Amino acid sequence: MEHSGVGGQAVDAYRKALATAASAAAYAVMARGVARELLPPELRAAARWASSALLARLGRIKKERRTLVVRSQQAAAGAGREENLLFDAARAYLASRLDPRAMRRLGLTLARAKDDDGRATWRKVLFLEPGDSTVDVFDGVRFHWACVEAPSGGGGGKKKARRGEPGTGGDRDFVLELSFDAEHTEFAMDQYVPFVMEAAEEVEERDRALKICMNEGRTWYRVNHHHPATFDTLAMDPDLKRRIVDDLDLFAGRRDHYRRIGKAWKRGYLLYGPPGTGKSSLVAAMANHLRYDLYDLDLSHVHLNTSLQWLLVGMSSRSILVIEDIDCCSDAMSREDGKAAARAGDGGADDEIGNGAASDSDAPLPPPAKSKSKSKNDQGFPASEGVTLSGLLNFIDGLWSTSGEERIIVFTTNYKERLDPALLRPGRMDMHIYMGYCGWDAFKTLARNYFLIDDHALFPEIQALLAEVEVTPAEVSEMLLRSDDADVALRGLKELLEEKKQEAVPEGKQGEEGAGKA
Ligand SMILES: Nc1ncnc2c1ncn2[C@@H]1O[C@H](COP(=O)(O)OP(=O)(O)OP(=O)(O)O)[C@@H](O)[C@H]1O
Repeated sequence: MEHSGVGGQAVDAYRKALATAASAAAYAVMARGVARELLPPELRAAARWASSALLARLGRIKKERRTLVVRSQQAAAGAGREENLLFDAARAYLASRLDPRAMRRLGLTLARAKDDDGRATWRKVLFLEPGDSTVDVFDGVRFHWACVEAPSGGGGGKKKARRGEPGTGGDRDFVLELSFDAEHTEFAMDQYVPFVMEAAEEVEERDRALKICMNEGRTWYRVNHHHPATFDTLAMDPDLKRRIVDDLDLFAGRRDHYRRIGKAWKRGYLLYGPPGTGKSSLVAAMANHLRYDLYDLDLSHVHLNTSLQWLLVGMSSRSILVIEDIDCCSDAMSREDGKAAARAGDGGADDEIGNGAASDSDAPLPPPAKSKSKSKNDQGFPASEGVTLSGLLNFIDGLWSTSGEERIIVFTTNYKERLDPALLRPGRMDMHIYMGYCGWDAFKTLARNYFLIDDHALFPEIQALLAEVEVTPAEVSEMLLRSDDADVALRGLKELLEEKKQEAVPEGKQGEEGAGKA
């Protein structure tokens, strides 16, 4: 029988629905039966877990929530207001996490900066605008961040707002709100908030320009540090390079270790070797590797002990203090005291850790006189305030042990054998690093740096010559710089090495086969 009209259509639809429901129920029963028969118990357990997780997620809406309100400022104990570090950290953290592809609306600021070389750089900063929010999942827990307009005077972002400063919400007053399920309150306070603080510090550290600081009087002048040297570009023995990198990494990660043993978190490196072998380049590579600022202390500009103290106190954490050409101090010291210059060290062994000669001599630091480009100065320290390099190390130990912050000190010299033995004895400088003449491995690094090549027809001849003559990496670099054409540059280098080989032949023996090996 056929149904017609509106009433008939309704009955048909009802029947169809009943049939569909019946078949769906039948399918469900059948599927459960099949699953029981065919699925192994492990898979069934996994399915149960997935369905309960889904139900928990659906039920989440009803869960109790907690919200932390993060204002830019807080009323301080006395009068006035105190900056809230979490507010800045959260903004920096969110800026690094916000994904413009996943959000309908986002604040964007382009900041223009000029570095000390006059180069313009652009910095892009994303931020949440008032009314916007985002979700951050940390260790499986969902944290909801929202930027919310706040009643004025509520310690919101307006107080911090500066023209063009990202994330301040312009002229409006706002706060950041962090919401999560009440059951995760402890996790949020003990794990997530510290994580945000640390992540923000890392972002800040990564983005900040490194500084090189030079002393004048009792102050440091800071400029941006753009030295291109890295451990990849440094031409030196690969094993020694790896040992230095490992040593630096171990040091940088040992805050608790140094605290536990009650020692200043500092490490000392003595770099020695002929001029042009890369001592300054190694210092720059260390700074770039650790992202530490460099403090280049020119002792010829330090006339008073107190100035030195001011300078040391004025250094920031995570920094490297460099004192170059310390042999010049030793020279002058010998003259002043009438002492024979201390003859310690072997002047040639590779990388001896804590292998210095022992002596108790702590003679006063002389009128500081720096060699080469550094200006000479004959005023020196007043007698009553005489400072020795090892005294300086002791002083640094005392000063830095109270700060609990990581610092590195590097001395460089061309003449290790002229140094005061007191400086070389174990425990003074942790690692003695010899930077030597250019060997085959060092040359290959330079060839790769300059021409992106690992092989060339002239390599065998150059390798043989390098084994015979003393040439510094600086001299090799100089030759490789002379042309953009690897053939031309390498030919020039080969000629230089041959000349050096000739020069090394003792007079009267020139022209003899095999003579003149350096
Ligand atoms: N080991 C090296 N690896 C890469 N480049 C080097 C190396 N040694 C020297 N150079 C090149 O030579 C230049 C001068 O080297 P650097 O100033 O680092 O030597 P140095 O040992 O500190 O010399 P000095 O004792 O005269 O201060 C560097 O800018 C770099 O281009």
